[in-house]
Amino acid sequence: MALVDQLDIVIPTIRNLDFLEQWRPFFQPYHLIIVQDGDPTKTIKVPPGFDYELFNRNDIERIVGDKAWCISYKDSACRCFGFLVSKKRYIYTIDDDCFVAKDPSNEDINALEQHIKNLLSPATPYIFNTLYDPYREGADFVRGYPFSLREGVPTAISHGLWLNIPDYDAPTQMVKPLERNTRYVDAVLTIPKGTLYPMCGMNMAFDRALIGPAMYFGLMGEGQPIGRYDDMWAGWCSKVICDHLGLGVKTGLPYIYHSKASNPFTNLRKEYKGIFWQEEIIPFFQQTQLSKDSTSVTACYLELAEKVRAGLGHIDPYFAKLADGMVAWIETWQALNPDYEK
Ligand SMILES: O=c1ccn([C@@H]2O[C@H](COP(=O)(O)OP(=O)(O)O[C@H]3O[C@@H](CO)[C@H](O)[C@H]3O)[C@@H](O)[C@H]2O)c(=O)[nH]1
Ligand SMILES: [Mn+2]
Repeated sequence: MALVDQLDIVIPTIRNLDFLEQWRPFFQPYHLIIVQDGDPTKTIKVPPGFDYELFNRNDIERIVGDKAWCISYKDSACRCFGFLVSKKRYIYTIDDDCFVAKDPSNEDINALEQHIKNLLSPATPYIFNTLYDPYREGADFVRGYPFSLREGVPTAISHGLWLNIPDYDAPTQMVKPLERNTRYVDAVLTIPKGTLYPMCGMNMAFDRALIGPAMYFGLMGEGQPIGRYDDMWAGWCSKVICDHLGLGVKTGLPYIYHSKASNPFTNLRKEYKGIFWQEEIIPFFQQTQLSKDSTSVTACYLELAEKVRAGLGHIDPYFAKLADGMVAWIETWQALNPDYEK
C-alpha cells in the first residue's frame, strides 16, 4: 500500500491554518485530521487543495458520546482525538505554528520523510550505538556491538526537534526570553530502555498499530488543575509500555521551525502544578513494572491506569480522575477501532 494511504497528519488548532501553505509540497498528498479546539462556532479556514476532515467540540461530543469528557478541552491535548478517529497505520502530528526548517546547506527539510525513515527502520534500545542510528545511510553498528542485537526492535515513536523556539517550560522561557535554537545536530538516537524523556507533541510521529492506544494526552486544560502536560503524560506512559513490549523510541531528526513562543505567564498558570508534581510522577514511572500478563498495548494501558490510581492518588484527587480518563480512553479506542488488537 502506498504510504499516502497509510499516514494521517493530525493538527490541533486554535489559530488559522496559513502555516499549511509552506508545507503544501510535503503535506498535500496526505489526509489531514484537524482538531479545532475552543469555540466550535468559530470558522477555521483551511487553505484550498488539502484533503482534510475538521472536527470541533460538537463533533467530539457526538462521536465519543458519554465518554467525551476524556478528551481535553482548551489544551493541545485535544489532538489525541485525531489519533482515535484515524484509520491509518501511522500518525504525524504537528502544531500550527511550526514551519519548514532549513538544513545547514539551506535546503528545506522534509520532516515527514525523515519521520517515516525513523519509523520504518528498527531501533536499538538495549545497547547504545555510539555512532547513533546504525540504520542510517553512512552509519553502522560500531565495533563491540553484539551481533545478536543488530536486528534491533520495531520503532514505535519518532520524536523530532525544533529550530528557533525550543520546547521550554514557562520558567525557562521567562528567564531566557530571547533564546533561539540555531544548533542543527545531524543525529537520530534510540532512547535506551529504562530511560524516560520529555516527549513534545509539536513534531512527532508514531506507529498507530504498535502504540496507538498509549497515545492518550490526558486530562488537561479547562476544568482540570493542570494544562500543557499532555504530551509529557503520553510520553511517560508510552515509553514505559514500549520498554515493556520491546518497542523502540527515536529522537533527533527531523527539525521543524517553531515560530511562536506561547505566553510564558499564561503557560506558568497552566503548568505550575505539573512543575512540582513531575518530581513525583517521573520517579513513579521510573519504578513502574508491568506484569508479564499484559501483552498488548491496551492491556498495558489499563494496568498502568490502575497503577496511576494507586501510586499517584495521594498527590491529588486529580490522578484518580485521570486514571478514569485513561480507562474511558481505552474503551473509546476499542469502540472506534474494533479491529485493533485487544
Ligand atoms: O488551548 C489550546 C492551545 C493550543 N492549541 C494548539 O496546540 C498547539 C500548541 O500550542 P502552542 O503553539 O500555543 O503551544 P507551545 O507552547 O508552543 O507548544 C508546546 O506546548 C505543548 C503542550 O501543550 C504542545 O504540545 C507543545 O507543542 C497549536 O497547534 C495550538 O493551536 C490547542 O489546540 N488548544
Ligand atoms: Mn507553539
